[in-house]
Amino acid sequence: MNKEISIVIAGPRGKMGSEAVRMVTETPHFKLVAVIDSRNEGMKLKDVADMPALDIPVYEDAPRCFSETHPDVLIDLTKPDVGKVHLEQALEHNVRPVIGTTGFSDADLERLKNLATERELGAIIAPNFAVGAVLMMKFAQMASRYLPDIEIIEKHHDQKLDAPSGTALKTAQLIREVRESKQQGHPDEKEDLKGARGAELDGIRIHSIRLPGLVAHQEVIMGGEGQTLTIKHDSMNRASFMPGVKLAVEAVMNVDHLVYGLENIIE
Ligand SMILES: NC(=O)C1=CN([C@@H]2O[C@H](COP(=O)(O)OP(=O)(O)OC[C@H]3O[C@@H](n4cnc5c(N)ncnc54)[C@H](OP(=O)(O)O)[C@@H]3O)[C@@H](O)[C@H]2O)C=CC1
Ligand SMILES: O=C(O)C1=N[C@H](C(=O)O)C[C@H](O)C1
Repeated sequence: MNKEISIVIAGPRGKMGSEAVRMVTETPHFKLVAVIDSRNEGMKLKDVADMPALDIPVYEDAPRCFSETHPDVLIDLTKPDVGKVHLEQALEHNVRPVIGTTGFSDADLERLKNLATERELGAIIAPNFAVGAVLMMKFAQMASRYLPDIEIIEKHHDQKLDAPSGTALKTAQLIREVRESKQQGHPDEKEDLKGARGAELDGIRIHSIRLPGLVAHQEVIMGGEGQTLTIKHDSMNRASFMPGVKLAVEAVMNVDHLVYGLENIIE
């Protein structure tokens, strides 16, 4: 039998957070003990509009939530500036963070990694919880050895705060691990309109599209002599992320450092 894991969710009214509330309450060995919201302090989840009828306390203050409810795990699905603070506060309170929130810089990741190591506590930051997206990233990394000219197009709904997406950044970082840095395109190319060639990480161009109607989509296009290879993933809804969130909650109980990327726990 699985050991019970007590969980706090930050961002319960959000598109991802509300899906996570559903997943946690439907998983027999998960127990939702509280939520952290940007409003509704002191209320019960059941009294918040559009939330399930649960007698779960709502906190606005993360440290107080952790001190009073002693969860095993925090699932954070908020926004970049909030997610990194919650991660630190969770570690300070001996709570293992599972962070889906994106928009972390390399410097943030380094600092948070050191913090988890110092405290010998498990933490997971996963830019994308969809198993198909993780495979897309790994396949792109494999293919980049053979077709090293690469551009990434990521497409998201128009409410997204960060650009490029965490997934696009992670994809480029995985490729950087195995591919020599290279200048792509014509050495003399120039942008007549600023941004026309997208953002750039280690020579890889990243283009971000934001439109209503989209959820989360990415194409990694690789070009070689007389051929292109496109590796593409689409999330049609937020339920697509939940098996990965569940996996991360279980995995974080068994690690004592920060893991960046779901590929490190599903291989
Ligand atoms: N790793 C993955 O697989 C995925 C990651 N994401 C990431 O998850 C994050 C959330 O995405 P999404 O659900 O679409 O965004 P939403 O805007 O729908 O939800 C974010 C929620 O966080 C709340 N929030 C803001 N500040 C705080 C705070 N201080 N404490 C608690 N809650 C707060 C917001 O409340 P209010 O509206 O009142 O500000 C809102 O309800 C983003 O960073 C996104 O990139 C998204 C999908 C998949
Ligand atoms: O904001 C989103 O929606 C998503 N964010 C993550 C990212 O930045 O990669 C994961 C997924 O793409 C959905």
